[in-house]
Amino acid sequence: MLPLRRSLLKPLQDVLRHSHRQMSQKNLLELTDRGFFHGIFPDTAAPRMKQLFTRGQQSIYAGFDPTADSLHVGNLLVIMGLIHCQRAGHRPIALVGGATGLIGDPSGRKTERNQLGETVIETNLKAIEQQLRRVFENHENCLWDSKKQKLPLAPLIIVNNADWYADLQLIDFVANMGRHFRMGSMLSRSSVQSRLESEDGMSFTEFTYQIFQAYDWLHLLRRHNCCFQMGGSDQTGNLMTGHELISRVERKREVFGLTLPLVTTEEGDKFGKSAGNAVWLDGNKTSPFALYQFFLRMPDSEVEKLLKLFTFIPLPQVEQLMREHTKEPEKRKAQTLLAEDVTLLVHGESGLKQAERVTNALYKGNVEGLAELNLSEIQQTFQGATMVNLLTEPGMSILELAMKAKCFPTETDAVRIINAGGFYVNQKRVQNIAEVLTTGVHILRNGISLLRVGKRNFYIVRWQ
Ligand SMILES: Nc1ncnc2c1ncn2[C@@H]1O[C@H](COP(=O)(O)OP(=O)(O)OP(=O)(O)O)[C@@H](O)[C@H]1O
Ligand SMILES: N[C@@H](Cc1ccc(O)cc1)C(=O)O
Repeated sequence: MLPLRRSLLKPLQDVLRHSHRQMSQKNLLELTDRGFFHGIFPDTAAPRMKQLFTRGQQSIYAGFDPTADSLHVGNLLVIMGLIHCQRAGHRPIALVGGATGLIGDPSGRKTERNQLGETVIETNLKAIEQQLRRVFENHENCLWDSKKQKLPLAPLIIVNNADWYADLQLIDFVANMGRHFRMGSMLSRSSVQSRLESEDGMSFTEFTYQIFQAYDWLHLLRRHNCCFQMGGSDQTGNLMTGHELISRVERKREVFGLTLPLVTTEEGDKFGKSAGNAVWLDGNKTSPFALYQFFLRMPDSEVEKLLKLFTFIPLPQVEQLMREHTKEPEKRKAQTLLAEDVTLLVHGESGLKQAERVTNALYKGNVEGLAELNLSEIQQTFQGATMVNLLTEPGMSILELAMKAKCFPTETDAVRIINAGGFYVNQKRVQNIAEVLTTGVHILRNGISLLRVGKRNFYIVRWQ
Protein backbone atom coordinates (compact mmCIF):
# COMPACT_ATOMS: atom_id res chain seq x y z
CA MET A 1 0.00 0.00 0.00
CA LEU A 2 1.32 3.46 -0.79
CA PRO A 3 1.48 6.03 1.98
CA LEU A 4 -1.17 8.66 2.17
CA ARG A 5 0.63 11.88 1.49
CA ARG A 6 -1.21 14.51 -0.32
CA SER A 7 -1.26 17.60 1.80
CA LEU A 8 0.05 21.07 1.14
CA LEU A 9 3.63 20.04 0.86
CA LYS A 10 3.91 18.69 -2.63
CA PRO A 11 7.51 18.86 -3.89
CA LEU A 12 9.33 18.14 -0.67
CA GLN A 13 6.83 15.53 0.22
CA ASP A 14 7.49 13.56 -2.92
CA VAL A 15 11.11 13.29 -1.89
CA LEU A 16 10.16 12.33 1.63
CA ARG A 17 7.60 9.77 0.56
CA HIS A 18 10.31 7.39 -0.53
CA SER A 19 13.10 8.36 1.74
CA HIS A 20 11.00 7.34 4.76
CA ARG A 21 11.24 3.80 3.66
CA GLN A 22 14.93 3.26 3.93
CA MET A 23 16.39 0.78 6.35
CA SER A 24 17.67 2.20 9.61
CA GLN A 25 21.39 1.71 10.25
CA LYS A 26 22.18 -1.77 11.57
CA ASN A 27 24.18 -0.13 14.32
CA LEU A 28 21.31 1.20 16.41
CA LEU A 29 23.65 3.54 18.25
CA GLU A 30 23.50 5.71 15.11
CA LEU A 31 20.06 6.68 16.37
CA THR A 32 21.88 8.89 18.84
CA ASP A 33 22.05 11.42 15.97
CA ARG A 34 18.26 11.50 16.01
CA GLY A 35 18.30 12.32 19.71
CA PHE A 36 17.34 8.81 20.70
CA PHE A 37 19.59 7.66 23.46
CA HIS A 38 19.75 9.27 26.83
CA GLY A 39 22.26 6.66 27.93
CA ILE A 40 23.64 3.21 27.33
CA PHE A 41 24.45 0.67 29.95
CA PRO A 42 27.25 -0.22 30.71
CA ASP A 43 28.43 3.21 29.67
CA THR A 44 31.68 1.94 28.14
CA ALA A 45 29.98 -0.67 25.96
CA ALA A 46 29.45 1.35 22.75
CA PRO A 47 32.19 -0.41 20.71
CA ARG A 48 30.98 -3.87 21.76
CA MET A 49 27.34 -2.95 21.08
CA LYS A 50 28.27 -1.68 17.64
CA GLN A 51 30.08 -4.93 16.92
CA LEU A 52 27.05 -7.00 17.91
CA PHE A 53 24.55 -4.84 16.00
CA THR A 54 26.56 -4.89 12.79
CA ARG A 55 27.53 -8.55 13.00
CA GLY A 56 24.06 -10.09 12.94
CA GLN A 57 20.45 -9.96 13.99
CA GLN A 58 19.86 -9.01 17.62
CA SER A 59 16.71 -9.15 19.74
CA ILE A 60 15.75 -6.01 21.63
CA TYR A 61 12.98 -5.82 24.18
CA ALA A 62 11.00 -3.10 25.89
CA GLY A 63 8.23 -3.56 28.45
CA PHE A 64 4.87 -1.88 28.97
CA ASP A 65 2.83 -2.33 32.13
CA PRO A 66 -0.95 -2.53 31.70
CA THR A 67 -1.61 0.23 34.23
CA ALA A 68 -4.06 1.96 31.84
CA ASP A 69 -6.25 0.78 29.00
CA SER A 70 -4.12 2.60 26.43
CA LEU A 71 -0.54 3.51 25.65
CA HIS A 72 0.34 7.18 25.21
CA VAL A 73 2.67 9.43 23.25
CA GLY A 74 5.48 8.97 25.82
CA ASN A 75 5.36 5.22 25.23
CA LEU A 76 5.29 5.85 21.48
CA LEU A 77 8.92 6.89 21.66
CA VAL A 78 9.82 3.45 23.01
CA ILE A 79 7.73 1.90 20.21
CA MET A 80 9.62 4.08 17.68
CA GLY A 81 12.83 2.64 19.12
CA LEU A 82 11.52 -0.91 18.61
CA ILE A 83 10.43 -0.11 15.04
CA HIS A 84 13.89 1.30 14.26
CA CYS A 85 15.26 -2.07 15.46
CA GLN A 86 12.97 -3.78 13.00
CA ARG A 87 13.96 -1.46 10.15
CA ALA A 88 17.60 -2.19 10.92
CA GLY A 89 17.02 -5.91 10.53
CA HIS A 90 16.81 -6.77 14.23
CA ARG A 91 14.01 -8.46 16.18
CA PRO A 92 11.71 -6.35 18.36
CA ILE A 93 10.13 -7.89 21.43
CA ALA A 94 7.37 -6.01 23.27
CA LEU A 95 6.73 -7.32 26.75
CA VAL A 96 3.39 -6.65 28.37
CA GLY A 97 3.50 -6.79 32.12
CA GLY A 98 0.61 -9.02 33.16
CA ALA A 99 2.62 -9.81 36.32
CA THR A 100 4.54 -6.57 36.88
CA GLY A 101 1.34 -4.56 36.35
CA LEU A 102 -0.01 -6.17 39.54
CA ILE A 103 3.04 -5.00 41.48
CA GLY A 104 3.44 -1.46 40.12
CA ASP A 105 6.74 0.12 39.11
CA PRO A 106 7.81 2.77 41.64
CA SER A 107 10.25 4.37 39.12
CA GLY A 108 9.66 8.06 38.75
CA ARG A 109 6.69 8.04 41.14
CA LYS A 110 6.33 10.05 44.29
CA THR A 111 3.58 7.87 45.77
CA GLU A 112 2.47 4.25 45.63
CA ARG A 113 0.13 3.33 42.77
CA ASN A 114 -3.43 2.32 43.44
CA GLN A 115 -3.64 -1.43 43.21
CA LEU A 116 -5.39 -2.65 40.07
CA GLY A 117 -7.57 -5.75 40.08
CA GLU A 118 -6.83 -8.72 37.87
CA THR A 119 -9.80 -8.08 35.59
CA VAL A 120 -8.76 -4.49 34.98
CA ILE A 121 -5.21 -5.65 34.24
CA GLU A 122 -6.59 -8.30 31.88
CA THR A 123 -8.69 -5.74 29.95
CA ASN A 124 -5.80 -3.27 29.80
CA LEU A 125 -3.43 -5.98 28.60
CA LYS A 126 -5.63 -6.88 25.67
CA ALA A 127 -6.04 -3.23 24.66
CA ILE A 128 -2.30 -2.55 24.84
CA GLU A 129 -1.40 -5.68 22.90
CA GLN A 130 -3.84 -4.70 20.19
CA GLN A 131 -2.41 -1.18 20.03
CA LEU A 132 1.13 -2.46 19.74
CA ARG A 133 0.15 -4.74 16.87
CA ARG A 134 -1.77 -1.96 15.14
CA VAL A 135 1.11 0.52 15.30
CA PHE A 136 3.54 -2.04 13.86
CA GLU A 137 1.03 -2.90 11.12
CA ASN A 138 0.45 0.77 10.29
CA HIS A 139 4.18 1.27 10.06
CA GLU A 140 4.54 -1.63 7.67
CA ASN A 141 1.56 -0.57 5.55
CA CYS A 142 2.01 3.18 5.47
CA LEU A 143 5.64 3.99 6.22
CA TRP A 144 7.60 1.07 4.83
CA ASP A 145 8.04 -0.29 1.33
CA SER A 146 8.62 -4.02 1.58
CA LYS A 147 9.17 -4.35 -2.17
CA LYS A 148 12.23 -2.13 -2.05
CA GLN A 149 13.94 -4.02 0.77
CA LYS A 150 15.98 -7.20 0.51
CA LEU A 151 14.74 -8.70 3.74
CA PRO A 152 11.24 -8.63 5.23
CA LEU A 153 10.79 -6.94 8.60
CA ALA A 154 11.21 -9.40 11.45
CA PRO A 155 7.75 -9.83 12.98
CA LEU A 156 7.03 -8.21 16.31
CA ILE A 157 7.08 -10.71 19.17
CA ILE A 158 4.72 -9.93 22.05
CA VAL A 159 5.26 -11.71 25.34
CA ASN A 160 3.43 -11.46 28.66
CA ASN A 161 5.49 -11.91 31.82
CA ALA A 162 2.49 -13.44 33.63
CA ASP A 163 3.22 -16.51 31.49
CA TRP A 164 6.49 -17.32 33.21
CA TYR A 165 5.49 -16.31 36.72
CA ALA A 166 2.33 -18.42 36.71
CA ASP A 167 4.19 -21.66 37.44
CA LEU A 168 6.98 -20.25 39.49
CA GLN A 169 7.25 -21.53 43.06
CA LEU A 170 7.72 -18.75 45.60
CA ILE A 171 10.11 -20.60 47.93
CA ASP A 172 12.09 -21.95 45.05
CA PHE A 173 12.37 -18.46 43.51
CA VAL A 174 13.43 -16.76 46.74
CA ALA A 175 15.80 -19.57 47.72
CA ASN A 176 17.55 -19.78 44.36
CA MET A 177 17.09 -16.54 42.45
CA GLY A 178 16.83 -14.25 45.50
CA ARG A 179 20.48 -14.91 46.42
CA HIS A 180 21.67 -13.16 43.29
CA PHE A 181 20.03 -9.86 44.14
CA ARG A 182 22.16 -7.74 46.44
CA MET A 183 20.42 -5.50 48.96
CA GLY A 184 23.04 -2.75 48.67
CA SER A 185 22.49 -2.19 44.97
CA MET A 186 18.73 -2.59 45.18
CA LEU A 187 18.57 0.02 47.92
CA SER A 188 20.82 2.39 45.98
CA ARG A 189 18.36 2.77 43.04
CA SER A 190 17.04 6.30 42.83
CA SER A 191 13.47 4.96 42.57
CA VAL A 192 13.97 3.38 46.00
CA GLN A 193 16.00 6.16 47.57
CA SER A 194 13.56 8.92 46.71
CA ARG A 195 10.65 6.90 48.05
CA LEU A 196 12.39 5.88 51.26
CA GLU A 197 12.95 9.55 51.94
CA SER A 198 9.32 10.44 51.24
CA GLU A 199 6.66 10.72 53.91
CA ASP A 200 4.76 7.59 52.77
CA GLY A 201 7.88 5.45 52.43
CA MET A 202 7.77 2.38 50.23
CA SER A 203 5.97 -0.93 50.47
CA PHE A 204 7.76 -4.25 50.17
CA THR A 205 5.63 -4.96 47.10
CA GLU A 206 7.01 -1.98 45.22
CA PHE A 207 10.51 -2.66 46.44
CA THR A 208 10.41 -6.07 44.80
CA TYR A 209 9.47 -4.63 41.40
CA GLN A 210 13.04 -4.43 40.10
CA ILE A 211 13.54 -8.15 40.84
CA PHE A 212 10.79 -9.08 38.43
CA GLN A 213 11.90 -6.81 35.61
CA ALA A 214 15.43 -8.18 36.08
CA TYR A 215 14.21 -11.77 35.96
CA ASP A 216 12.16 -10.98 32.82
CA TRP A 217 15.35 -10.03 31.05
CA LEU A 218 17.07 -13.22 32.20
CA HIS A 219 14.10 -15.20 30.92
CA LEU A 220 14.13 -13.42 27.55
CA LEU A 221 17.88 -13.90 27.26
CA ARG A 222 17.47 -17.62 27.78
CA ARG A 223 14.37 -18.01 25.69
CA HIS A 224 14.94 -15.46 22.87
CA ASN A 225 18.66 -14.76 23.15
CA CYS A 226 17.69 -11.18 23.93
CA CYS A 227 20.80 -9.22 24.99
CA PHE A 228 19.30 -5.72 24.73
CA GLN A 229 16.65 -3.92 26.74
CA MET A 230 15.30 -0.49 25.90
CA GLY A 231 13.20 1.83 28.06
CA GLY A 232 12.67 5.43 29.07
CA SER A 233 15.44 6.95 31.18
CA ASP A 234 13.27 6.39 34.29
CA GLN A 235 13.96 2.67 33.75
CA THR A 236 17.73 2.94 34.28
CA GLY A 237 17.64 1.43 37.78
CA ASN A 238 15.54 -1.54 36.66
CA LEU A 239 17.88 -2.14 33.73
CA MET A 240 20.89 -2.07 36.05
CA THR A 241 19.33 -4.66 38.36
CA GLY A 242 18.75 -6.91 35.34
CA HIS A 243 22.29 -6.42 34.15
CA GLU A 244 23.62 -7.29 37.59
CA LEU A 245 21.44 -10.40 37.90
CA ILE A 246 22.50 -11.69 34.49
CA SER A 247 26.17 -11.07 35.14
CA ARG A 248 25.86 -13.29 38.24
CA VAL A 249 23.66 -16.02 36.83
CA GLU A 250 24.88 -16.21 33.24
CA ARG A 251 28.50 -15.29 33.68
CA LYS A 252 29.47 -15.80 30.06
CA ARG A 253 26.71 -13.63 28.65
CA GLU A 254 26.77 -9.91 28.06
CA VAL A 255 23.65 -7.74 28.12
CA PHE A 256 23.17 -4.05 27.37
CA GLY A 257 20.67 -1.37 28.21
CA LEU A 258 19.55 1.54 26.05
CA THR A 259 17.60 4.36 27.64
CA LEU A 260 15.57 6.93 25.77
CA PRO A 261 15.05 10.56 26.74
CA LEU A 262 11.75 11.24 28.42
CA VAL A 263 9.36 13.18 26.21
CA THR A 264 8.26 16.18 28.19
CA THR A 265 5.84 19.06 27.90
CA GLU A 266 7.20 22.53 27.25
CA GLU A 267 7.17 22.97 31.03
CA GLY A 268 9.40 19.91 31.42
CA ASP A 269 6.81 17.44 32.82
CA LYS A 270 7.08 13.84 31.60
CA PHE A 271 4.26 12.84 29.28
CA GLY A 272 2.60 9.96 30.95
CA LYS A 273 -0.28 8.53 32.88
CA SER A 274 0.99 9.49 36.29
CA ALA A 275 1.57 13.11 35.30
CA GLY A 276 -2.08 13.18 34.15
CA ASN A 277 -1.35 14.82 30.81
CA ALA A 278 -1.35 11.77 28.57
CA VAL A 279 -2.07 12.05 24.87
CA TRP A 280 -3.43 8.56 24.26
CA LEU A 281 -2.89 6.23 21.33
CA ASP A 282 -6.46 4.92 21.72
CA GLY A 283 -8.61 6.82 19.24
CA ASN A 284 -11.55 6.76 21.66
CA LYS A 285 -9.56 8.55 24.32
CA THR A 286 -7.63 10.95 22.07
CA SER A 287 -9.23 11.15 18.64
CA PRO A 288 -7.02 10.96 15.53
CA PHE A 289 -7.91 14.62 15.03
CA ALA A 290 -6.80 15.56 18.55
CA LEU A 291 -3.54 13.65 18.10
CA TYR A 292 -2.97 15.37 14.75
CA GLN A 293 -3.68 18.76 16.27
CA PHE A 294 -1.41 18.03 19.24
CA PHE A 295 1.55 17.69 16.87
CA LEU A 296 0.37 20.42 14.50
CA ARG A 297 0.37 22.87 17.40
CA MET A 298 3.96 22.08 18.44
CA PRO A 299 6.01 25.25 18.82
CA ASP A 300 8.81 25.87 16.29
CA SER A 301 11.35 25.33 19.05
CA GLU A 302 10.24 21.68 19.51
CA VAL A 303 9.43 20.56 15.99
CA GLU A 304 12.87 19.55 14.72
CA LYS A 305 13.53 17.42 17.78
CA LEU A 306 10.13 15.72 17.42
CA LEU A 307 10.57 15.10 13.68
CA LYS A 308 13.76 13.23 14.50
CA LEU A 309 12.16 11.23 17.27
CA PHE A 310 8.67 10.51 15.91
CA THR A 311 9.15 10.17 12.15
CA PHE A 312 11.43 8.08 9.98
CA ILE A 313 12.38 10.99 7.72
CA PRO A 314 16.14 10.72 7.17
CA LEU A 315 18.21 13.41 8.87
CA PRO A 316 19.36 15.27 5.72
CA GLN A 317 15.72 15.66 4.72
CA VAL A 318 14.76 16.84 8.19
CA GLU A 319 17.41 19.50 7.84
CA GLN A 320 16.15 20.48 4.37
CA LEU A 321 12.61 20.61 5.70
CA MET A 322 13.68 22.81 8.59
CA ARG A 323 15.44 25.19 6.20
CA GLU A 324 12.21 25.50 4.19
CA HIS A 325 10.18 25.81 7.37
CA THR A 326 12.32 28.63 8.71
CA LYS A 327 11.67 30.66 5.56
CA GLU A 328 7.89 30.43 5.99
CA PRO A 329 7.18 29.29 9.55
CA GLU A 330 3.55 30.47 9.28
CA LYS A 331 2.85 27.61 6.84
CA ARG A 332 3.73 25.09 9.55
CA LYS A 333 5.21 22.69 7.02
CA ALA A 334 7.36 20.93 9.57
CA GLN A 335 4.47 20.56 12.04
CA THR A 336 2.16 19.30 9.28
CA LEU A 337 4.56 16.54 8.26
CA LEU A 338 5.10 15.60 11.87
CA ALA A 339 1.35 15.48 12.56
CA GLU A 340 0.70 13.45 9.41
CA ASP A 341 3.36 10.87 10.10
CA VAL A 342 2.45 10.33 13.73
CA THR A 343 -1.26 10.06 12.86
CA LEU A 344 -0.46 7.57 10.09
CA LEU A 345 1.62 5.50 12.45
CA VAL A 346 -0.93 5.45 15.24
CA HIS A 347 -4.22 5.40 13.31
CA GLY A 348 -3.33 4.38 9.76
CA GLU A 349 -4.66 5.96 6.60
CA SER A 350 -8.26 6.02 7.78
CA GLY A 351 -7.23 7.88 10.94
CA LEU A 352 -5.28 10.47 8.99
CA LYS A 353 -8.23 10.94 6.64
CA GLN A 354 -10.52 11.43 9.62
CA ALA A 355 -8.14 13.95 11.18
CA GLU A 356 -7.97 15.89 7.93
CA ARG A 357 -11.76 15.73 7.55
CA VAL A 358 -12.30 17.22 11.00
CA THR A 359 -9.62 19.84 10.36
CA ASN A 360 -11.45 20.87 7.19
CA ALA A 361 -14.76 20.86 9.02
CA LEU A 362 -13.44 23.07 11.75
CA TYR A 363 -11.09 25.44 10.12
CA LYS A 364 -12.59 25.79 6.70
CA GLY A 365 -16.21 26.13 7.85
CA ASN A 366 -17.08 22.96 5.95
CA VAL A 367 -20.53 21.92 7.22
CA GLU A 368 -20.41 18.69 5.22
CA GLY A 369 -17.28 17.64 7.07
CA LEU A 370 -18.93 18.30 10.43
CA ALA A 371 -21.97 16.26 9.42
CA GLU A 372 -19.73 13.27 8.72
CA LEU A 373 -18.51 13.11 12.31
CA ASN A 374 -20.28 10.99 14.86
CA LEU A 375 -21.20 12.13 18.33
CA SER A 376 -18.11 10.71 19.99
CA GLU A 377 -15.80 12.33 17.40
CA ILE A 378 -17.51 15.64 18.02
CA GLN A 379 -17.28 15.19 21.79
CA GLN A 380 -13.59 14.33 21.61
CA THR A 381 -12.90 17.23 19.34
CA PHE A 382 -14.70 19.72 21.54
CA GLN A 383 -13.66 18.40 24.90
CA GLY A 384 -15.33 20.39 27.62
CA ALA A 385 -18.33 21.28 25.42
CA THR A 386 -21.71 21.30 27.17
CA MET A 387 -23.99 18.50 25.99
CA VAL A 388 -27.65 19.37 25.46
CA ASN A 389 -30.54 17.13 24.43
CA LEU A 390 -33.38 18.95 22.62
CA LEU A 391 -36.63 17.94 21.02
CA THR A 392 -37.08 19.04 17.43
CA GLU A 393 -39.94 21.51 17.08
CA PRO A 394 -41.12 22.82 13.73
CA GLY A 395 -40.39 26.52 13.22
CA MET A 396 -37.82 26.84 16.01
CA SER A 397 -35.77 30.04 15.65
CA ILE A 398 -32.10 30.74 16.31
CA LEU A 399 -33.02 32.72 19.43
CA GLU A 400 -35.17 29.86 20.77
CA LEU A 401 -32.36 27.40 20.08
CA ALA A 402 -29.81 29.56 21.89
CA MET A 403 -32.11 29.92 24.92
CA LYS A 404 -33.14 26.25 25.07
CA ALA A 405 -29.49 25.21 24.91
CA LYS A 406 -28.80 27.67 27.79
CA CYS A 407 -26.06 29.44 25.83
CA PHE A 408 -26.95 32.80 27.44
CA PRO A 409 -28.14 33.75 30.94
CA THR A 410 -30.88 36.09 29.66
CA GLU A 411 -32.72 36.74 26.41
CA THR A 412 -31.38 40.31 26.35
CA ASP A 413 -27.81 38.95 26.40
CA ALA A 414 -28.70 36.49 23.66
CA VAL A 415 -30.14 39.14 21.35
CA ARG A 416 -27.21 41.48 21.95
CA ILE A 417 -24.47 38.89 21.39
CA ILE A 418 -26.15 37.22 18.41
CA ASN A 419 -26.74 40.57 16.71
CA ALA A 420 -23.14 41.53 17.38
CA GLY A 421 -21.90 38.37 15.57
CA GLY A 422 -20.78 36.31 18.57
CA PHE A 423 -22.94 33.22 17.95
CA TYR A 424 -22.19 30.34 15.58
CA VAL A 425 -24.17 27.32 14.45
CA ASN A 426 -22.06 24.57 12.89
CA GLN A 427 -19.13 26.94 12.70
CA LYS A 428 -21.08 29.53 10.66
CA ARG A 429 -21.89 32.90 12.19
CA VAL A 430 -25.63 33.57 12.53
CA GLN A 431 -26.85 37.07 13.27
CA ASN A 432 -30.55 36.87 12.50
CA ILE A 433 -32.31 35.83 15.71
CA ALA A 434 -35.56 35.06 13.85
CA GLU A 435 -33.99 32.70 11.31
CA VAL A 436 -35.79 29.34 11.37
CA LEU A 437 -33.73 26.17 11.82
CA THR A 438 -33.35 24.01 8.74
CA THR A 439 -32.09 20.48 8.42
CA GLY A 440 -28.79 20.27 6.57
CA VAL A 441 -27.79 23.78 7.63
CA HIS A 442 -28.53 24.17 11.33
CA ILE A 443 -29.40 20.58 12.13
CA LEU A 444 -26.83 18.28 10.60
CA ARG A 445 -27.79 14.94 9.10
CA ASN A 446 -25.98 13.21 11.99
CA GLY A 447 -28.68 14.66 14.30
CA ILE A 448 -26.30 17.15 15.91
CA SER A 449 -25.86 20.93 16.00
CA LEU A 450 -22.64 22.50 17.18
CA LEU A 451 -23.19 25.87 18.82
CA ARG A 452 -20.46 28.30 19.78
CA VAL A 453 -20.58 31.50 21.77
CA GLY A 454 -17.52 33.67 21.21
CA LYS A 455 -14.25 31.88 20.51
CA ARG A 456 -14.34 28.94 22.81
CA ASN A 457 -17.68 28.13 24.45
CA PHE A 458 -19.07 25.11 22.65
CA TYR A 459 -22.44 23.40 23.06
CA ILE A 460 -23.27 20.12 21.38
CA VAL A 461 -27.00 19.75 20.76
CA ARG A 462 -28.24 16.21 20.27
CA TRP A 463 -31.65 16.32 18.61
CA GLN A 464 -34.17 13.76 19.89
N1 LIG B 1 7.22 10.60 28.39
C1 LIG B 1 7.93 9.52 28.09
N2 LIG B 1 9.02 9.62 27.30
C2 LIG B 1 9.76 8.53 26.99
N3 LIG B 1 9.48 7.29 27.41
C3 LIG B 1 8.41 7.14 28.20
C4 LIG B 1 7.57 8.23 28.58
N4 LIG B 1 6.57 7.78 29.35
C5 LIG B 1 6.78 6.44 29.46
N5 LIG B 1 7.87 6.06 28.79
C6 LIG B 1 8.45 4.72 28.70
O1 LIG B 1 7.48 3.80 28.22
C7 LIG B 1 7.72 2.52 28.82
C8 LIG B 1 6.45 2.03 29.47
O2 LIG B 1 6.10 2.92 30.51
P1 LIG B 1 4.83 2.78 31.43
O3 LIG B 1 3.94 1.74 30.91
O4 LIG B 1 5.25 2.65 32.83
O5 LIG B 1 4.17 4.20 31.21
P2 LIG B 1 4.25 5.50 32.08
O6 LIG B 1 3.42 6.51 31.43
O7 LIG B 1 5.68 5.81 32.38
O8 LIG B 1 3.51 5.09 33.36
P3 LIG B 1 3.37 5.94 34.65
O9 LIG B 1 3.27 7.40 34.26
O10 LIG B 1 2.13 5.39 35.22
O11 LIG B 1 4.62 5.64 35.42
C9 LIG B 1 8.88 2.72 29.79
O12 LIG B 1 10.10 2.35 29.16
C10 LIG B 1 8.85 4.20 30.08
O13 LIG B 1 10.11 4.68 30.49
N1 LIG C 1 8.81 -1.16 34.31
C1 LIG C 1 8.40 -0.75 33.00
C2 LIG C 1 7.60 -1.79 32.27
C3 LIG C 1 8.33 -3.11 32.17
C4 LIG C 1 7.83 -4.24 32.77
C5 LIG C 1 8.51 -5.45 32.73
C6 LIG C 1 9.72 -5.50 32.04
O1 LIG C 1 10.40 -6.66 32.00
C7 LIG C 1 10.24 -4.39 31.40
C8 LIG C 1 9.54 -3.17 31.49
C9 LIG C 1 7.57 0.54 33.17
O2 LIG C 1 6.86 0.67 34.11
O3 LIG C 1 7.62 1.39 32.38
